[in-house]
Amino acid sequence: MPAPTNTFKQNILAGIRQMGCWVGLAHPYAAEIAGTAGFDWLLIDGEHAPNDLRSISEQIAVLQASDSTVVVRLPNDDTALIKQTLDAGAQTLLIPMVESADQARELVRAVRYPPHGIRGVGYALARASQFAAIPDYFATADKEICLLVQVESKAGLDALDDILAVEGVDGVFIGPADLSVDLGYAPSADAPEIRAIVLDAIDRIAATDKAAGILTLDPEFIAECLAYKATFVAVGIDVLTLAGGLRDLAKNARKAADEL
Ligand SMILES: O=C(O)C(=O)C[C@H](O)[C@@H](O)CO
Repeated sequence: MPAPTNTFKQNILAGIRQMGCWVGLAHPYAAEIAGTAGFDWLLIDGEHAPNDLRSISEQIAVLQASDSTVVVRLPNDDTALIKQTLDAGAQTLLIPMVESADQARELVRAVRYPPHGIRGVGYALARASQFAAIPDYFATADKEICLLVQVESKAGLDALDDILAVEGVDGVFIGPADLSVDLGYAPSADAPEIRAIVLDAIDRIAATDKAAGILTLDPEFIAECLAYKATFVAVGIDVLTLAGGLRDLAKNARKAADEL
């Protein structure tokens, strides 16, 4: 019995568009709700949401019942945290602020077992092997791991072609807010100059054997990124959907109360 098949990895590499959502409420109950929405993938954000390994693990557990693929973004490229998160059952990782081919190569080694990498062998204790219920986990795990790296700085953009040449990187996600700021623009990533740079990067990624990804809430830019062959596109953020919806509700309630 092999490691679970990573259909998300298969789909993005086959050019089959996967539509996703950011999950930043950092609680399994909220993740469970997101898991019923019908997204192809859900990003558990360990970088900007108040998550730690335990809360990420709890969200992975509840999302096993969902048809959405779990993608976990870690706060950085720490190999120990990569090991722990893979053991917790994540098969797709998004690593922020990747700025060189050397860094990308180290990440490939971190998600692979020896002799092709340095991932520590402890799956017998872990959800990844269904607590040793998958006897062939060690031999089959590497193939089902999907490594996505974030290019979100000028340095990363300058190194994009070198990063794309790294075997074992499956996809490159363009971080629009951080990239905008690093290029001297507002973090909204709405500037036409930034959008042109992002679309050019997506074009360059899609011209290789790797997948291009992005997060944008703007329906027009979503369509543009898909037209440029981005294949993993996040179109929402749970925190903003909740906060915005509650603000509108409160405003309408106040309006109704004041009109009487
Ligand atoms: O730079 C970006 O944009 C991203 O990496 C996405 C943000 O971190 C996400 O939290 C939305 O702001």
